[in-house]
Amino acid sequence: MKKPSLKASISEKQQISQLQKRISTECPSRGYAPPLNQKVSFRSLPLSDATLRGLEEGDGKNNKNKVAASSAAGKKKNNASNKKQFLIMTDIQNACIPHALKGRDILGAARTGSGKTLAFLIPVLEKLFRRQYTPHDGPGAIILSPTRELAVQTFQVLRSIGSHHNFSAGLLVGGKKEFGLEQMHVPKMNIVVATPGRLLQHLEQTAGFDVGRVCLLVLDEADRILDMGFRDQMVKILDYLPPGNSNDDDSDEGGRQTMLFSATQTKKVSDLAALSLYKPEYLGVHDKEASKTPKGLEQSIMVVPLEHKLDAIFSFIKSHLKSKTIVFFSSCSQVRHAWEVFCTMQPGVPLMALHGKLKQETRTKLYFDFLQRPHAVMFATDVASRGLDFPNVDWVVQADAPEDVEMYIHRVGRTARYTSGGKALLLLLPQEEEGMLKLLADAKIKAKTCHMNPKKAVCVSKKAAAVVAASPDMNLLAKKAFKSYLRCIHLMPNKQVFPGPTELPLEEYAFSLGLASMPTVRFLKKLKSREEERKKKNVDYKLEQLKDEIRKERLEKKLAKLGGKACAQKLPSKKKRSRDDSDSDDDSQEDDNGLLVVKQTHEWGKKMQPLPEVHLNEASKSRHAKKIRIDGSSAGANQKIVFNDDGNEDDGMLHVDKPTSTSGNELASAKENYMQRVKDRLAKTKDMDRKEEKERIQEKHKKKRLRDKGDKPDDDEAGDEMVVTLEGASDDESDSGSANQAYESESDDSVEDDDDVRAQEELALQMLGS
Ligand SMILES: Nc1ncnc2c1ncn2[C@@H]1O[C@H](COP(=O)(O)OP(=O)(O)OP(=O)(O)O)[C@@H](O)[C@H]1O
Repeated sequence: MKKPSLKASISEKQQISQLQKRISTECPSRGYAPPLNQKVSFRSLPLSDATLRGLEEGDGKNNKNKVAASSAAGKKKNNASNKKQFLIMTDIQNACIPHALKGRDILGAARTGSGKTLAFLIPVLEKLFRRQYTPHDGPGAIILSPTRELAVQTFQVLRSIGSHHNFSAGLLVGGKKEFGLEQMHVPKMNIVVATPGRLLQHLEQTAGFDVGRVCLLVLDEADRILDMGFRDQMVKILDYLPPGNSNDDDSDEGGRQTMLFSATQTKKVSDLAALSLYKPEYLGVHDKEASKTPKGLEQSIMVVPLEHKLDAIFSFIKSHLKSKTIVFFSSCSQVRHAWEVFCTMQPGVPLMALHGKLKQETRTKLYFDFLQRPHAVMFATDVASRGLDFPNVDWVVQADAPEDVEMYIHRVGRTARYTSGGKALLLLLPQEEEGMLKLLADAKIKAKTCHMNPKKAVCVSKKAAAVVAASPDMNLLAKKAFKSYLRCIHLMPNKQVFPGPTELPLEEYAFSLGLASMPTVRFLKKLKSREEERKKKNVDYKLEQLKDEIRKERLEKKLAKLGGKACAQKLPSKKKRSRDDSDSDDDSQEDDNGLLVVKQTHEWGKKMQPLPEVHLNEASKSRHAKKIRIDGSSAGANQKIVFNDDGNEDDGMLHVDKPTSTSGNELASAKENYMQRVKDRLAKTKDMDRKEEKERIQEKHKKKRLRDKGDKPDDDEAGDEMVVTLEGASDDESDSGSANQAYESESDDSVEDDDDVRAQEELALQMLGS
């Protein structure tokens, strides 16, 4: 680390005061977002000479020393990439850097491959330069990345463009053995590029690692860092850091500036509350664009049954030997299994496998190896889905469907970066097709559906079976791949899209992986028995209900035979209740296999076809007709239709049944009276019918809600138990591809105080609103 001469530091001071003046006069006012495609030069910004020189010399300079192995062709490519200069700003850089130089908190969002890394690295360098940080000042800026590979890459870019500055910078990622060595250097690092787990480890264990002077915190892939997997770590990290920004100016008293970047930026107040952002500038440069994915990206979807997935992937590889391809799977075991099996088939292109269970050195070596190669296929979990800037990737194949749209966007974003083009293929199970297409359509992601050319399709299951049979290790791996895939699909949060594991052709899938029989999956057994229990419970419940109804009906019939008003009054309400109950069941149990429910649903559905008004009257009529039959009275239909059946005071009926005079006139007038009363009653009952129908529907919905609530604990329990079971199995099986697993796990001892969170959210809301 060279020490600046006195002359140099004088000119540096002059430069700093000039830059500060320029920043205060030239930087835009709050809320300004420049138009897109402006082609503004970095030189037009108030940036230090050192940064400008770094940008003009370009990226890739330091990569050269780091590459462990490279082919001749790879070397050629690397040299070409060394010449890449940064002269003109991309849209996100043009929008963010001026606000960031002014010291404002930033929420930056732009498509994958649009240059977000420089949008935060340049302000980091500039801030520390203007504040004249030296290694003696310790950490001044912290940049957090969700994966080790992304942290490595960011560190490389920082080294390139910051090579003319005097700061020290360090990379802290998990999985490396030299923690002790890191501890010696950490206190002197001005810029720390880290994964959250490793940073926290140092904050907790490294004496002298004082972050009290950190004036800038950057969260790259912020939505990922703020999601559940990292939340506890982030809460603890933030406890160590100085408080957030509280000032409009970039002054020393301004507190910690915070910048968040992602292609799928979070705007959730609850996510942002803990960060204490101060009036953050939201700069979503592509928000108004039609597509959330890069312009040069061609997207396709192919529906493939689970048992033919490996065939489809191998066929794809065989017909794209001159391409650079990334194939995403859900879990490490699947990645390893596909890689091992396909390697034995020698497709004619280098195959690689990148996942969280590899040693960090191997991961880094693989990363750089793939970076260099002109043609290769890399099987990867989602450790490679975010942020990685592999040049010239032609294809991204998603062998397993992504968990959500965000994951889709990040995965396909590994190709078509900056101004280049690329292609993406998503394989969907027939069971996933409808839900996933809807999800993508809702997100305005356009992908064309395609089919495999049968002439090019290759079947690999026999070869896979031979490989698996030949080695106990491979057999174990195939079993793990099978189990981990089922676990992943079971844990997918969006049940509208992903089928339950029991809905899949499991035996066929096991064979396709090369297994002779389907492995036993503990959680699957539990799942099946749980499903059966639930079905049985439902059937038992329905049977009980039915028995109840029959008992009641018998009783009512007995009472009806006895005749009498009390009986007549009871019957309608009971009958009505029975009807209501079945209606309610119809409504809420569309998927239920219970015999009665299905039948009733069908009839009820038919009845609901006519217009509402007609239906209401018809329902009322049919109810009355039933009542007549049950009552068994010989009086005319009109007399019995309405009046008793609704449980109202039945004076009309009583009057007719007990005439006071038998003379003709009296009879005529009694008849007229009676008719009038009937008319009045009809009018009244119509209203009452409506009211009653309304109440009935309300009651029905209430019951449904109660039943749903009643079901929930079951579901939750199921989820919990699954988690417990899985955790229990984690020793030998847990290999989800989640980026989370790239880090040391943290003890889960931070209990969120609801009131605190609420207060913070309110505060954040106020700040965002002000
Ligand atoms: N101003 C620029 N001029 C030329 N190339 C640039 C410029 N800015 C960035 N690039 C190049 O664009 C590519 C993508 O940049 P970067 O990795 O920063 O994208 P990103 O937006 O962070 O992507 P992701 O969302 O996937 O993380 C890189 O190869 C980078 O070198």
